[in-house]
Amino acid sequence: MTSSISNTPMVALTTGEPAGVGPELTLMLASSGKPLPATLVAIGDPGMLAERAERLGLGIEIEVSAPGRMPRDPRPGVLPVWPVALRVPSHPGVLEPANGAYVLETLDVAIAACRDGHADAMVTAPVHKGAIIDGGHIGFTGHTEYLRDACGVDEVVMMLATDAALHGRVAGEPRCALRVALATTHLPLREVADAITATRLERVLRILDGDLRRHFGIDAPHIVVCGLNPHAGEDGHLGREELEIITPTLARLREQGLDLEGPLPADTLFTPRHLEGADAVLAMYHDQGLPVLKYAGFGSGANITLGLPIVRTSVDHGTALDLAGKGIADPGSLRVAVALAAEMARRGG
Ligand SMILES: NC(=O)C1=CN([C@@H]2O[C@H](COP(=O)(O)OP(=O)(O)OC[C@H]3O[C@@H](n4cnc5c(N)ncnc54)[C@H](O)[C@@H]3O)[C@@H](O)[C@H]2O)C=CC1
Ligand SMILES: NCC(=O)COP(=O)(O)O
Repeated sequence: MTSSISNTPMVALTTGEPAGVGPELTLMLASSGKPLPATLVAIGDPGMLAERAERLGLGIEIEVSAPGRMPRDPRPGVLPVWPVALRVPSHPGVLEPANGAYVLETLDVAIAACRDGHADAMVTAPVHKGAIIDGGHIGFTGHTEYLRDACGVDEVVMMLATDAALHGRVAGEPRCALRVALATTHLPLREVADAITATRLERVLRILDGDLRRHFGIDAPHIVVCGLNPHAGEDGHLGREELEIITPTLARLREQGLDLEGPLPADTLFTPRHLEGADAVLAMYHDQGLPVLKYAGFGSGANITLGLPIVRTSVDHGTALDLAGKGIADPGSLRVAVALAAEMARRGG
C-alpha cells in the first residue's frame, strides 16, 4: 500500500491510445521540471514510453514497478510505470485496433489501484473510441460509461470545466469560468431525445448537485439547465420534451431543495447574464454544451466523472493523431487534470 493522502496524493495516470498524444503528454509532464501537486505513476507499455521519450529527446528514465507498488524514493527525471504490454507494436498516428485490449487493461489497472487504495485518484489520457470498438469491444463508448460499469453504479455524469472553474467558487470569477455537465454522453444525436427521461434527468441532477458540494465545496449549487429543443421548445410548438419531461422534473427537484433554473433556450443561456451566479450548466447533449466550454478554454480545462466511488479526471481533448509523435501537443490540460485529481483526492475523494 503506497497511497499517502496526508502527504502528496498518488495519481495513477493511464497513458491512453498508444498511437495518440497520450504517451508523449505523460512524458512531457513528467520531464517538465515544473512541480506537480501529486506523485505520478504512469500505466502503459514501458518499451513504448521509452521509445517515445527517446524520439522526442525528453530526458526521462522509465522505472518499472509492480502494479500497486511505488519506488520507495520517487526522483525527478524518473517516471514510475505500472506495466501493461502492447498487443502489437504502436507507431504515432497509426491506429491498431488490436491494441484496444491494451488500452482497456490500462484502465482496469488504474481502477483496481484506486479501489484497493494503492492510488488516490486516476487521470486518463485520451483513448480512441473507434479503435477500441474496431478491436472487438463493441459496447465501448467512452471512459465515462466504462467507469460507471466497472464501478457498479447506475449513473455517472460527465462534467467539463475550464481551469478557472475547477477549484471551487472564486469571488469575481472571470466570465470564462465554466462548468458544463451533460445529461447524455456518447450516443447518436438521433437517440438523444429518447434518452432524456425523467429518471435520467433526476439522477443526473442529484449527482451534479451532490458532487458540486462534495468535490468543489459549493454549499448550495445553482444549476442552470438547458432546454433540448430550439427556444426550449417554444411552448410545445418546437418539441414537447421541455413541457412533458424537463420542466416537471425540475419542479419536483426544486421542492426537494435543489436550486435549479430553466429549462432555458441553450443559444442564449451561455451569455454573461445567465452564467453569472451559475455554478454549473446542465446541457442536454454532448455538442450542445462542449463547444461552448472548448471555446472558452480548450487546452486548459478538464473532464471529471461525477458519481463514482473513486476520483477520475481527464483531459479536455482527444487523441490528436495528427500531432502524435511530433512533440508539439500541449500538455496544459493534462497538467490541469492531474492537479484537479489531486485536489479532489485531498478533499476526500
Ligand atoms: N478523454 C478522451 O479519451 C477523449 C477521447 N476523444 C477521442 O479522440 C479521438 C479524436 O477526436 P477528435 O474529435 O479528433 O478530437 P481531438 O481533441 O483529438 O482533436 C481535435 C483538434 O484539437 C487538436 N488537439 C487535440 N489535443 C491537443 C493538444 N493537446 N494540443 C494541441 N492541439 C490539440 C487536434 O490536433 C485537432 O486539431 C476520437 O476517437 C475521440 O473519441 C475525444 C475527446 C476526449
Ligand atoms: N468529449 C469528451 C469525451 O469524449 C470524453 O469521453 P470519456 O472517454 O472521458 O468518457
